[in-house]
Amino acid sequence: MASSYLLQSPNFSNNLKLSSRPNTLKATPRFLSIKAAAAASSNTPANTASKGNNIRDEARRQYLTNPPQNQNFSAKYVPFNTDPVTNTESYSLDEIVYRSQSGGLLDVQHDISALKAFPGSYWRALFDSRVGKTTWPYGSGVWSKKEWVLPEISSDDIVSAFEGNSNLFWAERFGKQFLEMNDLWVKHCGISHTGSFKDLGMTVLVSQVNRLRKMNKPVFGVGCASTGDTSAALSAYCASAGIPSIVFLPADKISIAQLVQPIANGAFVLSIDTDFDGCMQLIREVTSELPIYLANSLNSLRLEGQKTAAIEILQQFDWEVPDWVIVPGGNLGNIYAFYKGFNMCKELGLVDKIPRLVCAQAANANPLYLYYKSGWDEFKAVKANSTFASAIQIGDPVSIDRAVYALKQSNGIVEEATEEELMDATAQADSTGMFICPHTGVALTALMKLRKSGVIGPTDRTVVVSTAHGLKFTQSKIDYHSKNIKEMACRFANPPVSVKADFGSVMDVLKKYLSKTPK
Ligand SMILES: Cc1ncc(COP(=O)(O)O)c(C=O)c1O
Ligand SMILES: N[C@@H](CCOP(=O)(O)O)C(=O)O
Repeated sequence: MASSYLLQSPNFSNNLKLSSRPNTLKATPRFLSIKAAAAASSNTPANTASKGNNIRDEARRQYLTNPPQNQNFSAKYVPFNTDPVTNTESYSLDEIVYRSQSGGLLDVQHDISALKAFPGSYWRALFDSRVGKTTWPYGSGVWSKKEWVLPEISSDDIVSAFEGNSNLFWAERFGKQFLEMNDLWVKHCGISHTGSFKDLGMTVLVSQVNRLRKMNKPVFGVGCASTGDTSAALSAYCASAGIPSIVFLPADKISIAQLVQPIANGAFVLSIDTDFDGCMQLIREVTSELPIYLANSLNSLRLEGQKTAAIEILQQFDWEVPDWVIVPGGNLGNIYAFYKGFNMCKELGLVDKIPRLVCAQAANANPLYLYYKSGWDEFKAVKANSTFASAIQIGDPVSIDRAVYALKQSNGIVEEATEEELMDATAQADSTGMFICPHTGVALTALMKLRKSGVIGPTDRTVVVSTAHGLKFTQSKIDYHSKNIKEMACRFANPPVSVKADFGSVMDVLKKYLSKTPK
């Protein structure tokens, strides 16, 4: 899939405008500005500038002159989903470790009892107080939850583009027109620094690498295998910190817009004649031999950043819990990250329940769906076939165990989308003013199926997670709208009309258009 289109400018908009929406909705999403006791918020750009400093210097001085009280928060790696009584294995986050002794996944475990010393109302007010500011590092949607992410890192070591705080879009017209729903939302995680949700995890991982390098740990650079978005985020955050990045890409399987991102950001790019699963295998072998730190979501640090999107959704709904959250799944770290974010909010008293999660896969790359349909009987990796949702063309997801756990704990569901279904859903969403990526089309297809079967009701508050910007995937849209896809009807195509350059021809075309188009 080739395209000459480039990514649009970063957009860190929040949803303040939506606060004037009709009150037929269950709650009005908004970001509050309550002053929280522990919020350090005096270094606004105006007074920072007047002191002749930058925001990082100011944060450092604030910390030294007014260190936070009673904040003995900490986190460590533990084996994923094992009994802490019988298995006491754990590692400092300053160690370079991706797997447990038994070869299983790791998880970042926070000292929940220290966090519980503060009531849910404290955390809600603290997080709300930090939204929309430029206070370093809390202006980031990820680092505004620093105590729950990497509590021990110095703000000085953080590498951030003030990611997060992404728009929660009320999909009013799409919901009404295609689904008879009035409370449908799209969380635009792709409207971000490098155009995907990967920024949320990468700021955390690269910040920790920055700290490790300052501690003289053996980290020459950071590497990943990628279907295009992880590599874009990794290379941007590394470039911003002056850290070498190395990316393994499956040759000819990612969009041009995604390919150009690490190239432009100065990464060492290897285009490898295999698929993503092949690249993943190679980067795992390479990072166990060379001083290259692994940046894929096998590394549980990433998920600490990605989980903040779940917290942000609750915050945007003024801490009301939606009924459903639908996430497209590939390597399957993100569905667990959403579960973890929601569950922490419940455990720490910010909310009293969690939403039901739906993971949506492309039918051409659907190992989780097949596993779910077998009644979680036996997991079998698949050979992933080509899909327009190219960033989830993954047959052997590293986080399969995390995904199953998240779905079981949230009474979750797995759905799949054929190529035609996902492209139609993408075009339908775009026709209502969005400009989504095909992976979001996969998630919307899952929603359509669950609405049709009545599992999701017309008034259920539902959030579809949009994972990347549509501008990264323009070639698929061009193919669709020019009806240039084999064996696809492209029912919602809207091709341009070629007209001769004379008044009569233009008038004829317009009259025909006006007579056919409903007002
Ligand atoms: C745009 C996009 N959507 C969805 C996903 C799936 O996320 P995960 O691999 O965490 O399941 C990815 C990456 O895999 C992606 O790049
Ligand atoms: N879609 C991903 C695939 C790798 O996922 P990760 O979360 O494990 O890094 C990409 O963009 O590379």
